[in-house]
Amino acid sequence: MKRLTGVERDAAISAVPEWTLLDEAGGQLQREFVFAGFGPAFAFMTEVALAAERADHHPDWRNVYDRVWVTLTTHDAQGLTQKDVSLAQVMDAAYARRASST
Ligand SMILES: C[C@H](O)[C@H](O)[C@H]1CNC2=NC(N)=NC(=O)C2=N1
Repeated sequence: MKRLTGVERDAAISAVPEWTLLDEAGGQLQREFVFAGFGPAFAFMTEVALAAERADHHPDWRNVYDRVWVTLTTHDAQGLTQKDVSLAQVMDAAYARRASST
């Protein structure tokens, strides 16, 4: 898959305004998610893990209690691809479902 750059990248990430774009490593998306506690945080990670496996595209993430920090980039492309943006959208949707249900 081709690395996103320039206007193509800017257009793609406009779909995930909650995420921060870092230029390191050819482009990374980062976001911090905060939950009501460890259980909801881990439930979120479990749901996303299954989606990541289906997509064969996996996050770099860290969890401490009620927080999950996520970095998305595509190792095979040494940068940001549509796969990262798509996984970010999956995470945003999973988070929105939980945030609305708390
Ligand atoms: C062999 C396997 O398909 C590849 O390693 C996939 C798996 N998941 C992946 N996840 C991410 N974030 N980047 C990749 O390049 C990638 N490649």
